[in-house]
Amino acid sequence: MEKNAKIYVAGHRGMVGSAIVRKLQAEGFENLLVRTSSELDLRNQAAVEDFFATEKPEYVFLAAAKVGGIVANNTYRADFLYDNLLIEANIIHQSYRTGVKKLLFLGSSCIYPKLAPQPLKEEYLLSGFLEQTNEPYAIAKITGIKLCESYRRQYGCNFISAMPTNLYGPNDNYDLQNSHVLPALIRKFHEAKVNNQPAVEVWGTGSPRREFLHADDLADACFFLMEHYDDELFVNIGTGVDETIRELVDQVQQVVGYEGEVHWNTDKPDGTPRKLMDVSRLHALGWKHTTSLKDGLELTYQDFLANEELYVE
Ligand SMILES: NC(=O)C1=CN([C@@H]2O[C@H](COP(=O)(O)OP(=O)(O)OC[C@H]3O[C@@H](n4cnc5c(N)ncnc54)[C@H](OP(=O)(O)O)[C@@H]3O)[C@@H](O)[C@H]2O)C=CC1
Ligand SMILES: C[C@H]1O[C@H](OP(=O)(O)OP(=O)(O)OC[C@H]2O[C@@H](n3cnc4c(=O)[nH]c(N)nc43)[C@H](O)[C@@H]2O)[C@@H](O)[C@@H](O)C1=O
Repeated sequence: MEKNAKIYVAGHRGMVGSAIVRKLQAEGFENLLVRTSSELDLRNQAAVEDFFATEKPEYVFLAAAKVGGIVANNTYRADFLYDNLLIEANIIHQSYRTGVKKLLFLGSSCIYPKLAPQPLKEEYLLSGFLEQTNEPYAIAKITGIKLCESYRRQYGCNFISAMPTNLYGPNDNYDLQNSHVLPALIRKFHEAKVNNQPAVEVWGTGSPRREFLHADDLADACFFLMEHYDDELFVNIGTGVDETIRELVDQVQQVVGYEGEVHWNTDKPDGTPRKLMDVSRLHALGWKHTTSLKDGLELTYQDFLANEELYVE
């Protein structure tokens, strides 16, 4: 990307989009194009057509999406499918029509079959049944991959896709019902500590395994792929290391300094038993994460403390 290139970061107020903006600014890119969802609803085909025709971005990072944790995915199934299909289709189609030089689409590790062999290799896509709690979201994300692949094959567009593992970091969603596990645990343990609560409720059995990547590492990987990767096959982005939810609970409890009890609510879903990314392709390309989960948790708790008023309504 040329330093003065016009770069559209879709979803710039979100956790990933804001990390991508920080990364681009740190690299000296200043011609960034951003819109909030109230300024531009990406589900609106005519509005997206008008925006691309008027602004003519040269590069696009597609980090806008309807996103949430296991309960949000399972509850708002129609919204996760409808919103994500429209956002992807509108941006990818208008990027083709207006001659965008390169686009990066972000999927998710939930695109893989629920019981796929571990670690998850890119070629396992569409080799089995999906996890039920997030099937609509996963179908939308798989469609995004196929849109990039198809516009590349039919029209020669340089559209690439990356599949991040579970993410965390600044500007995460801390809503207790709709967030992902890591921000939920930070908030629950912090509030329990401050309010001297004797116990905290966490969900499921604690046995599922998850892999966690800091959003700044993800943004760095996205920038790396934009600069160095032009192939059709999507690329996994992760650390290649996972742990049980029970282990994560212990770690967050320690970082926050909460000494009460933990109660497991097994009426809540566990979701996929394991989704560890095979990151050998990404490593072979020359990129590796730098933030350990231990350091990332400390950083994220400090960020939560500094921005609690913003994060918690
Ligand atoms: N969080 C995670 O653990 C993971 C995330 N990903 C992927 O990374 C990407 C970004 O996720 P993340 O940053 O966590 O999500 P966030 O919820 O933090 O941010 C999503 C952003 O998308 C924008 N958006 C949502 N709907 C619309 C709409 N209809 N029109 C315009 N903008 C819209 C929002 O804009 P506004 O703020 O202006 O309303 C918001 O800032 C997504 O594609 C997600 O699937 C992949 C794997 C894991
Ligand atoms: C990124 C990824 O994120 C989602 O998949 P998920 O990884 O299953 O999501 P999660 O982070 O919400 O939960 C992980 C595990 O943690 C357990 N858990 C314990 N206690 C809490 C808790 O308090 N909140 C939450 N949310 N989970 C909890 C929970 O029961 C589960 O076993 C999908 O959106 C999917 O589409 C996707 O792409």
